[in-house]
Amino acid sequence: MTSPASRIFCAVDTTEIDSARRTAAQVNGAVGGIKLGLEFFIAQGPAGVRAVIGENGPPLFLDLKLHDIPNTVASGIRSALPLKPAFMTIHASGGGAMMRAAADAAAEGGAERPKILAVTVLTSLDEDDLRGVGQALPVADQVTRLALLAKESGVDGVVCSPAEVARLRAACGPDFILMVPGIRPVWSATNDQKRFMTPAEAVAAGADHLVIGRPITASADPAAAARRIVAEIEEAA
Ligand SMILES: O=c1ccn([C@@H]2O[C@H](COP(=O)(O)O)[C@@H](O)[C@H]2O)c(=O)[nH]1
Repeated sequence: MTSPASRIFCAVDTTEIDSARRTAAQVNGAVGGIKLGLEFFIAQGPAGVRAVIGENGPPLFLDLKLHDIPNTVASGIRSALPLKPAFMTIHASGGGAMMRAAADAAAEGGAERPKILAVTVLTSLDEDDLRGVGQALPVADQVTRLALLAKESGVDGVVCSPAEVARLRAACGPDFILMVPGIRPVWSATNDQKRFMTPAEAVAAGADHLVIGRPITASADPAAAARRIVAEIEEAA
């Protein structure tokens, strides 16, 4: 069975190399990998990613959420292959052809290819937000629709909120990867997340990986916060 700590990617959301390196060092061993996203990549680029992860560093989740025409997204994935990320993201709403192009480009990485995950509906959005952008379906239906399209298009899994995990596990099967942000221990602020659950609830529902940022990184002791989360998952199991 996968250990709770190894399921967690710590979202290191900063523009600064020193800060990212410090956080990555603090949580080393307490989580399974490091997620670097847009703000870090725009500020520091591939060299910054290398400076944080190093040669034999922790698994890297490069969360760039690509969303463009198929050719451009495929080129973006291809450009990131030398960084050997374990996971990369695209937006499922970019459509089937775009997702297929991303999966094909990732396959060029061979045995060390990144797994491609399609973001369904951002965890910061709720029903009202979807209506605001012209999406009439309930959130869970829209997430399921995008996840099924992602699976059909050959990507490895999706990013979804904990609230949709059980439903997607049933709809997409045991091997489809469910990467789950919107994780909030009861002792943590909810911030801008609207569809969230506790770490233990997300794991119980069937999440493969948890993405956890501020509950760990905003803590005075990030390693202790990560260990507390792991203990809560273990106690609930
Ligand atoms: O739907 C999504 C997709 C990605 N994220 C990312 O996860 C982390 C969450 O950080 P917290 O501090 O735990 O809120 C962040 O990097 C987001 O870009 C997401 O939250 N929701």
